[in-house]
Amino acid sequence: MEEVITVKNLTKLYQNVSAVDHLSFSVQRGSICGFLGQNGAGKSTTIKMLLGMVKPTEGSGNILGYAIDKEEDSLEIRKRVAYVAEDKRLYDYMTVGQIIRFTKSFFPNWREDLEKHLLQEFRLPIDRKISKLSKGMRTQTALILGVCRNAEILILDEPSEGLDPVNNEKVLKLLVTLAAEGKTVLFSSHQVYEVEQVADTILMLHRGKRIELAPLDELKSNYKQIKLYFTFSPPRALFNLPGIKSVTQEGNWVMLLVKGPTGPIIAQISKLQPLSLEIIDLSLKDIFLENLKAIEEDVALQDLA
Ligand SMILES: Nc1ncnc2c1ncn2[C@@H]1O[C@H](COP(=O)(O)OP(=O)(O)OP(=O)(O)O)[C@@H](O)[C@H]1O
Repeated sequence: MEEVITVKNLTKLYQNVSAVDHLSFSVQRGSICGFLGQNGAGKSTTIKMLLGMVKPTEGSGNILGYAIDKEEDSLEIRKRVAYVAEDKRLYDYMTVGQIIRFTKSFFPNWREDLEKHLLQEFRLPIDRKISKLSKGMRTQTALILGVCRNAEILILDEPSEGLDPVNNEKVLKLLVTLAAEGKTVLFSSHQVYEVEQVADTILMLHRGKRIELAPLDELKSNYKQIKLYFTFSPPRALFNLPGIKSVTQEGNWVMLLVKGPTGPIIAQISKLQPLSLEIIDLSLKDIFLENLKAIEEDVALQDLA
């Protein structure tokens, strides 16, 4: 598989704020990579560094072989990568039709078929000024402008922002169709459920640091929750076992977040003779939230030490 985006130790410091902290990852051609992270995790800063809009403090990266921190390469990257920004900035004084005509004049490979299809799908008012569009309509217009360029790579910062569930579904389908055509998609989103629906690879960020990068299937088979019930309230220290990322206890109930094989953990725990033991599959949302909880618990423990 060909890696079309590669990033090594990418770091951005804004004065004393560490926005992105030694981040390394790669994205394969044709994949849909879902970029997850809480507000302020560093997703947009990472994306802006990829596109040469923000200069990295440290580290390197390349897109289709072009270095992200070289100005001349950056121009090539912007030709080959379609970017839909978080703020969906558009020329407010133009109408939808005008901005489409204006944008397409710069791109010889413009997808007329896709433009027609998306205008029909979104039912956008072609003669309405951008300044008079709703938030969702702005997002739809920005997506049309990005997607119809027919770029090899699409980088979308919250592409479903402001969209209703019906239109959101249309955008998700669009991403899948584009990936099937060989395009590569990197998109950030706070809608974990929608990321789970379409992404094949997940990149999770927390306070600028990578906490996960894995195919979705692998991630889901790697994380399990073990729910236990005891006849007594077991001391938490009994669960300090390798592979257990977090422990939640409510009286005699214990919930463990496990990363990796559950077998060795179950063998150990069985010695404590739990009255019931259940292994539960987790959704991507659970995996994301539980990871964040485990990190916060670690930080709290370190602060106590
Ligand atoms: N130009 C800037 N100057 C100073 N700090 C900045 C600047 N841009 C971003 N930051 C800080 O860097 C951190 C990461 O911000 P970033 O916008 O990359 O996060 P994000 O994951 O995209 O968040 P959100 O999901 O809320 O859009 C935040 O603490 C933010 O305040």
